[in-house]
Amino acid sequence: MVISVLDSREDVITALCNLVESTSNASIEKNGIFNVGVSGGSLVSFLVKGLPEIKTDFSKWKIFFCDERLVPIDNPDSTFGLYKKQLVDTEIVSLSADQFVTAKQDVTGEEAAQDYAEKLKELVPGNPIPQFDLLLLGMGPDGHTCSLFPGHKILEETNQWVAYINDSPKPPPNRITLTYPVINNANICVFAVCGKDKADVIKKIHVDEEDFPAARVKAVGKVYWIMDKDAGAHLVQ
Ligand SMILES: O=C(O)[C@H](O)[C@@H](O)[C@H](O)[C@H](O)COP(=O)(O)O
Repeated sequence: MVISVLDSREDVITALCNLVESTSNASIEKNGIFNVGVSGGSLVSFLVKGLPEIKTDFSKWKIFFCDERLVPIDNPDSTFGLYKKQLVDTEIVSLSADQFVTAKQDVTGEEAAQDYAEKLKELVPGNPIPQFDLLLLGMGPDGHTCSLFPGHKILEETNQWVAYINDSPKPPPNRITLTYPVINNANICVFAVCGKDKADVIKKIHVDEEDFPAARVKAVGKVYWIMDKDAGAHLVQ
């Protein structure tokens, strides 16, 4: 695990996108493609701000969602909708909407989870569990990541690659999410965390070693925690 506590949100964005650049170029050189999972929340704004600065062949990117809210794409709660509006439609980087892999719309939550799992099986090489080159994660003040919330039964899921929940404590309630079998099979996982509201749970995870959904994230390669000094307040002397 690599923990970086940086001065500012801008420094977090720079460090995050430098890591995205190096990982994407290594994956493209090795496999001719970069399979990356992205999260919602503030990570969207970090990537919208930082991706235009990186040197990579975006045409070789295949972008998946670590979790997605089950709302129409034009709903402001849609993570894909946010990426499409702020990154694709603005053409600030050369990404097309069809490089994003999303779940079927207008189906039940279980069907959306099943559909997305089938797309992972088809598109992401695995052993047999799909192995992402990189997963980009956020963390809530309660220590959740993706749509894996404290105390939820899907934290114990060991078979399904994608789970449906209808009781997310963070609205909206209906979501699908990658589960730990897939998350922890990724080559690299990166958390990007900013803000004072994350400082207490960061301490509980990294100092007190308490169990939280974000703390359960492993990777075949490395897990990086990139945070600003507000979030890392209890880590720096
Ligand atoms: O779609 C979502 O809600 C996210 O995937 C979620 O897991 C997010 O990453 C955390 O809630 C942190 O969000 P913030 O960085 O905005 O606090």
